[in-house]
Amino acid sequence: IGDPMATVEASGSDGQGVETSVTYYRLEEVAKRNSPKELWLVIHGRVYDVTRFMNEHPGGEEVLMEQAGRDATESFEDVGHSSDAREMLKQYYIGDHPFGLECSRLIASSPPPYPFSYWSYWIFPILGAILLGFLYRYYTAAESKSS
Ligand code: HEM
Repeated sequence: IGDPMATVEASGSDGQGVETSVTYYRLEEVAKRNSPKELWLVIHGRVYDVTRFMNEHPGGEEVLMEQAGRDATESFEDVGHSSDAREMLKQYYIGDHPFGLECSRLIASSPPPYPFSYWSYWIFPILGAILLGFLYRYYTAAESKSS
């Protein structure tokens, strides 16, 4: 009681615990599995070991070899795979890519950063220049009056 580890264990048994057993693979680790002996792909931030599946793939093993050890999300989606194909993915799932899914979610949910930085980039130098122009006119006018 009061031990923080107990809280972690308790939350692990409420159904969300499944998430804690996910294995994360870096893209470099996936990249090593790019041969017919061992063929891994990343699709939507998830890592798949498709070695067994290679010669069963209806689209041919060549296309899988082309994407071997890489993020194949784009090519997988370009083909317009059926929901059956998406179901099949589950059998080959071995883990997640830490920056795959989460990163694309983050990028999708954050507002585009450039409009603000674009304006702040220009507005202060421009305001500064206008202010300097007025100051210059004010002082030169004051000087010519006094002389
Ligand atoms: C583990 C990942 C994959 C699975 C489970 C899978 C599964 C399938 C299945 C079941 C089909 C038959 C058509 C359908 O049901 O949609 C198919 C076709 C096809 N797949 Fe995949 N696929 C995978 C990855 C890829 C990748 C990475 C490519 C990359 C280009 C690809 C290219 C194709 C092509 C070109 C076809 C033929 C489409 C057609 O004949 O109309 N697949 N795949």
